[in-house]
Amino acid sequence: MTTTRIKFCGLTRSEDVAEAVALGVDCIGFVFAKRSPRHLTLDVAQGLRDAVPARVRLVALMMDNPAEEVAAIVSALRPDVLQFHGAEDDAFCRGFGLPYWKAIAMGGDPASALRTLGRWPGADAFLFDGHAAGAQGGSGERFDWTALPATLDRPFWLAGGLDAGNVAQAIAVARPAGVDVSSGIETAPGLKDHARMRAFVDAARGAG
Ligand SMILES: O=C(O)c1ccccc1N[C@@H]1O[C@H](COP(=O)(O)O)[C@@H](O)[C@H]1O
Repeated sequence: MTTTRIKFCGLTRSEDVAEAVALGVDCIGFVFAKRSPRHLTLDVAQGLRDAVPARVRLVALMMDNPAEEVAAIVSALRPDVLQFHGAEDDAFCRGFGLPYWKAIAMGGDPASALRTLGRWPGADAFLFDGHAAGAQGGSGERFDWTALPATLDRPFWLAGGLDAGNVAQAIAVARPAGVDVSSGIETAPGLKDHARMRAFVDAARGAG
């Protein structure tokens, strides 16, 4: 059985990073999207970064950030992966010497969203999220998981409205390489709830 990887995104507090690490999640995401309530300054992110061990991949989430800002974050924070949620093209995403994941907004018209995947030949993986194109992620919106293709030439992450109550079904339907959650493990944007974090990990691990 393949184990589905788990990413917790939008962490803003050291106690939440410590709990995510203790739970053994595979990836932790820091948000640098300017308009997000989970947005971190580089100073705060650097403080949190020290608590992330090498076995946990640190993902830096961008949304149309200028190239010089992405470069400064890469240089100071040393993330393992960049995750792009805006209108960034393949050349931009490749430009920082790191693997990248491209987020695809599946909330409006999933079929036309899937037709765009060829625009990012350099992406290591795709991240299918539940919001509509042009809208901000981290909004807890689900999409129709059955709209995803049975096979894809790259791994993909499933995101958007996941929580402990639906993640097992999501894994069973979509068979993603990993699941990514933010609001489903929170009490308020950026404030993670440790019981919800544990319940999510238990449910995802129980599913495979
Ligand atoms: O988390 C945010 O605030 C955010 C802002 C801008 C783009 C993406 C964002 N989050 C990503 O969206 C997924 C799904 O979130 P949710 O579980 O539906 O709340 C999240 O895992 C982040 O990768």
